[in-house]
Amino acid sequence: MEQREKALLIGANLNDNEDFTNSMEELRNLAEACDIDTVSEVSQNLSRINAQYYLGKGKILEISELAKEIGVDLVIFNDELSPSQVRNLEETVECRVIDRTVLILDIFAQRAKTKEAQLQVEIAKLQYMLPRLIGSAEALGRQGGGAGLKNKGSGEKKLELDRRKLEDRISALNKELELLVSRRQNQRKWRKKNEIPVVALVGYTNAGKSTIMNVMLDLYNPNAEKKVFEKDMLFATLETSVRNITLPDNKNFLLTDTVGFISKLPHHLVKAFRSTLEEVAEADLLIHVIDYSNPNYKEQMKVTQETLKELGADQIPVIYAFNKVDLAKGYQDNADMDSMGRDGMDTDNADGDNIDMVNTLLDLNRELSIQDSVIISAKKKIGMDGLIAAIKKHVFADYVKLELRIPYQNGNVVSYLNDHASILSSQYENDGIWIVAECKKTDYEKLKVYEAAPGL
Ligand SMILES: Nc1nc2c(ncn2[C@@H]2O[C@H](COP(=O)(O)OP(=O)(O)OP(=O)(O)O)[C@@H](O)[C@H]2O)c(=O)[nH]1
Ligand SMILES: [Mg+2]
Repeated sequence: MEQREKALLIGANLNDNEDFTNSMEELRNLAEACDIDTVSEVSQNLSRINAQYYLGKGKILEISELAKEIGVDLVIFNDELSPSQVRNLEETVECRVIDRTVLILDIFAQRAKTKEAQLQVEIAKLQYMLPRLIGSAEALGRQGGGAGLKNKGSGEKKLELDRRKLEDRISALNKELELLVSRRQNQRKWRKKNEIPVVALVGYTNAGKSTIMNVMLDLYNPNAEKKVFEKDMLFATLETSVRNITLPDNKNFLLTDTVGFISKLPHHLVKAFRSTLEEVAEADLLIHVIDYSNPNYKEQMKVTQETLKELGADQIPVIYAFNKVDLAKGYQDNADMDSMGRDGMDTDNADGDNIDMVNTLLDLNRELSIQDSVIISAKKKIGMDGLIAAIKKHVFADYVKLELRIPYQNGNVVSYLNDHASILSSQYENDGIWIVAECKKTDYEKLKVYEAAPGL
């Protein structure tokens, strides 16, 4: 087996930030996801980041000693470092210095499977590197012509060359990406034209978005379409997947699974993934999935809300899905809940055992100033009916109920209805088939010539 690298983690706790411990634990998980072992951690309370050394110089000297003593391969900082900070730190600590952004970029690079995700990650990486070429430039400058010379030193020339090469590569990759993106945009346009509502799963990484997608497929589309990848790790999903969900009453919507968010998500990455995340900004409804068993869930909700804002998706209606309730403190796996879960047939708050949950939900709504929320366990299939009901309330609100009389020779209209509407009843009469159905407004416009009792 390959030997794993050993690292020392460094954090700055700014103004007693209550999220600090969690954020360091997350850094450890990010390192772990890159096959790096954390040997030790050092942090310092500060009121602001030191512009030259991230922490105070004295602390960095201590870190340098410690790094030698325990023999680490690299030192990892919990925030994105400026190019000059990296340079100063590497000189002082005398070992490899990386930051949180590099870890996230590396994980994305490892996990990217589709061409589009790969291009996006590579662009983000190159953009991160571009300003950081300066460090090597100075070293090269020193070697080359030396400082103060009028003519450019060979080092400086080489730097310019390197930089231009990078810039060229970035623009070539961007062109390639645009091509792929325009293909997907066409698909989206088609969907828009067909007015199929789009519901997007969003939320912090590892909250359970992909699991919810798979449960929905299990319930409503058992053999038709491919499942998505779900796993207990950071950034399991890096590409957007869209699946059609057709409910038993024939109403259908598209469900989109997306990349998870994380605190301090590198800006370049958000920018590079903008095209993937456009799907989110164009959704009709968002399901904000929350890992309710994580003690830090409120902070994670905030991060998600901020990221949505950055993506211009903060005006879209949201259903909050508090997931992993089976792991949450105080949850009791009582028999009723379990049986509800197995067949997915739970009804909204139908029995006394649910009263606690309802109260919890009301408390959450009040505390977080939110309205639409559900408590679920995707893994145990608890509360999925409540989630579906909430989705239906939002996306099918403008459905129209109508009664139609369709002459027998218009069989094509009946099959159109079968595909596009939810049929509540049908009766065969002398003058045709009488159908009571619910359909989209756009379909109503097409169908109203057959209306038997207008204004039903
Ligand atoms: N106990 C429990 N585990 C769950 C539940 N929902 C999801 N999980 C687990 O949580 C882990 C992460 O689930 P995913 O669905 O991959 O999470 P995600 O939000 O898609 O994560 P990213 O793709 O990384 O953003 C998996 O191991 C799931 O089995 C739940 O309701 N209860
Ligand atoms: Mg996922």
